[in-house]
Amino acid sequence: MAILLCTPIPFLSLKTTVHSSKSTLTLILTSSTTRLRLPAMNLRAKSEAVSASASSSTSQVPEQDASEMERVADHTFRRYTSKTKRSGKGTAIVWFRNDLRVLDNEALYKAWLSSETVLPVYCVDPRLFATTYHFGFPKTGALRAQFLLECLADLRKNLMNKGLNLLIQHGKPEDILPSLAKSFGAHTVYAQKETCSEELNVERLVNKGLQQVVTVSNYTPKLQLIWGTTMYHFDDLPFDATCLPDVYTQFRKIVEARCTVRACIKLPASLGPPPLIEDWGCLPSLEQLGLCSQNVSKGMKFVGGETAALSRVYEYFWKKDLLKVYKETRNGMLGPDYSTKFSPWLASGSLSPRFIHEEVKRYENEREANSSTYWVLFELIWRDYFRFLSVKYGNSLFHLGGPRKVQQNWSQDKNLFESWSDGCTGYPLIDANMKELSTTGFMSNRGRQIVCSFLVRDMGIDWRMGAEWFETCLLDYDPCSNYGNWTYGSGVGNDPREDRYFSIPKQAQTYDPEGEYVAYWLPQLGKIPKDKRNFPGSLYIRQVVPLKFGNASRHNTEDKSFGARRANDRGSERRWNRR
Ligand SMILES: Cc1cc2nc3c(=O)[nH]c(=O)nc-3n(C[C@H](O)[C@H](O)[C@H](O)COP(=O)(O)OP(=O)(O)OC[C@H]3O[C@@H](n4cnc5c(N)ncnc54)[C@H](O)[C@@H]3O)c2cc1C
Ligand SMILES: Nc1ncnc2c1ncn2[C@@H]1O[C@H](COP(=O)(O)OP(=O)(O)OP(=O)(O)O)[C@@H](O)[C@H]1O
Repeated sequence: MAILLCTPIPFLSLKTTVHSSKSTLTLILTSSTTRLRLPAMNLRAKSEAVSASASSSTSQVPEQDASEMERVADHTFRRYTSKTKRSGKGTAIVWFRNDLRVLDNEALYKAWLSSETVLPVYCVDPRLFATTYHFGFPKTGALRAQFLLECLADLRKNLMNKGLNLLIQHGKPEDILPSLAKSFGAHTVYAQKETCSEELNVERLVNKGLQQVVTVSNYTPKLQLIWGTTMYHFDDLPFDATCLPDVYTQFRKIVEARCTVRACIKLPASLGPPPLIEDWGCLPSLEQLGLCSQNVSKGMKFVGGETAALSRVYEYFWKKDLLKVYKETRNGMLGPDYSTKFSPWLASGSLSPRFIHEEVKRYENEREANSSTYWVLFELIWRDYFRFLSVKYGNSLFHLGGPRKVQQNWSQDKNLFESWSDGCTGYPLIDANMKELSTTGFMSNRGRQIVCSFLVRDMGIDWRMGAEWFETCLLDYDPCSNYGNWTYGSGVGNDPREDRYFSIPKQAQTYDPEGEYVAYWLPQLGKIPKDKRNFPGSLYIRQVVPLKFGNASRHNTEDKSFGARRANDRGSERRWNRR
C-alpha cells in the first residue's frame, strides 16, 4: 500500500455564485423557439430571437440547477452502461489529461479491462500555470483554471459513483507516474494521445521514466497512448497524416464518404475495487496555482465537468430543441443559445465528440433531420481537421510564417496590442468581443474571426500575440483549434484560399444591426440610437488605427481580400468567413 502525501488544501467549493432568472429565461426561450420555427425569418429577427435569451445578468451554462444536472447525467450514464466482464490482472494506471470524463473514455476502459484494480490519476502540472511561449502571458488564465478545477471535482465524483476515485498529485507527470507505477506495481499507464510538441514532450519523458522502473514482480511498466480527441478516429482515416488534404472541404468529403464514426465505449456500472490509498489528494485553490479568483460578473458562466457537459447537450438538443435551428442561429454573438457552447467541455475532454455524434443521430431519428442537425457535425469535422493538421504540420502551426512559411512583416507594438486585448480600440464591435472574452472566457466564432482579422489585418500585429492571448483567456483553449484558426485567419494557414478580410462596418451591420451586442458589453452605448451604436463617432473613445479598407462611415463596404493576392490564391473560395 502506498501512502501518498498531500498538502492540506481544501476542496474548492463548487457552489456557483451565478444567479440566472429561470422564469425569464424559460419565457424568452419559448418565444425564441416559436420565432425560430418560421422558415423565412430574416436575420434581424433571428438575432433578436437568440439575443433575447441574454439578460443583463449572468447566465449559467447549462441553465439547469445541480440536481437537474445530476439527473440528466445519471440517466445518460445508465444508457451507456455495459455488462462487459474484465479479465485482466494486477494494477493499471489511468493518467487523465485532456480527457476528463467517464463516458466514452477508452483509456479508462482499457485500463479497467486489463487489470484487477485501476488507479486514476491527475497531475496538476506546474507548466500549465506558467507563461505562454513568446509573450509571457499566463499560460492558463483564472477562468479556465477554475473551469478545470470544476472538471476535476466532477470527474472525481463520477469515478466515485463507479467505485473508484481520482488521485490528485501536484507536479510533473514524468516525476509522478513512474513513482506511482513502482509503488503500485502497475503494468501499464493508459493515457489519451496528444499531438502538439509540449504534450508530446511530456509523453516522451513519462515513457522514459517508466522504462527506468522495475516493479517488485520484475516488470517494467508500459505507457499505452490511446487516440480519443476527435469524432473520426485517427486510425480510420483513409490516408496517412502526411497526406492529409490541405483544403478542408476535400478532407471533409473524403471522411464523410469513406469513414464511419465509431460507437461510444460503454463501461460497466462498477469499475472498482479501487486501490488502497489513504489520501487521494486535494485540488489546489486558484491562489495556490498563482492565480487570483475571478468572478464572472456578466455574460455566460460555464460550469465545468462532465455532468454539466451532458446536461448542456440535453438542454440544447432535447429540452430547448435548438439543434434544428442551429445553422440559422450559429453566427450570433449574444446569449447562450445561438450555438451549442460545447467547446469548453470538448477542449477539457469532459465531453466526447462521438457522444455528440450519437445524440445528433438519435435526434434525427426521433425528431427531425435537416441542414442544422448536420451542421453541428460539419463543425465538429473542422475540429477534427485542425487536430489532424497538427499531426501533419507539427510545430509549424505555431511558427510566425505558419505551415506555408509565409514571409511578412508584422508589428509587435505593445500599446496597439493592449488596446486590442483590453477592448479599447475605439471600434465597439472589437471592444465588446474582447471584453466578453476577458470577462467570461468565451467569444463567439463570429467574434473570434472579426477580432482576429482586425488584429492582423487592420493593426498589422504579429498574429501569435493574439493566439497567445486567446490561449490565456479561452475556456475552450485547444492548441490545434486555436493555432489552426489563427493561422487561417492571418493568412499563413495551409489553405491559401481561406485568406479573408473582415470589414467591421459590414460585420456590424449584418450581425449586430441594432447594436444590441455592443450595448450589452459597452453599456455607455445603450444610451445612443441603435443605428449609431456600432459607429458612435465622437460619442465613443478614439479609434486607435484606421481600417485598412474603408472606415466606420462606409456601412456597406464589401469584405475585401487582404493585401496583394498571391498567384495561387483563388479568391472566389470564401468558406472561412461563411461558416
Ligand atoms: C481565431 C480563432 C480561435 C479559435 N480558438 C479555438 C479554440 O482554442 N478552441 C476551440 O474549441 N475552438 C476555437 N475556435 C473555433 C470556434 O470559434 C469555437 O469552437 C466555437 O466558437 C465554440 O463555440 P460553440 O461550441 O458554441 O460552437 P458551435 O458553433 O456550436 O460548434 C460546435 C462545435 O464545433 C467545433 N467548431 C466549430 N467551429 C470550429 C472551428 N472554426 N474550428 C474548430 N472547431 C470548431 C467546436 O468544437 C464547437 O464546440 C477558434 C476560432 C477562431 C476564429
Ligand atoms: N500545447 C501547446 N500549446 C501552445 N503552444 C504549443 C503547444 N505545443 C507546442 N507549442 C508551441 O510549439 C512551439 C515549439 O517551439 P520550439 O522552439 O520548442 O520548437 P521549434 O523551434 O518550433 O522546433 P522545430 O523547429 O524543430 O519545429 C512553441 O511555440 C510552443 O509554444
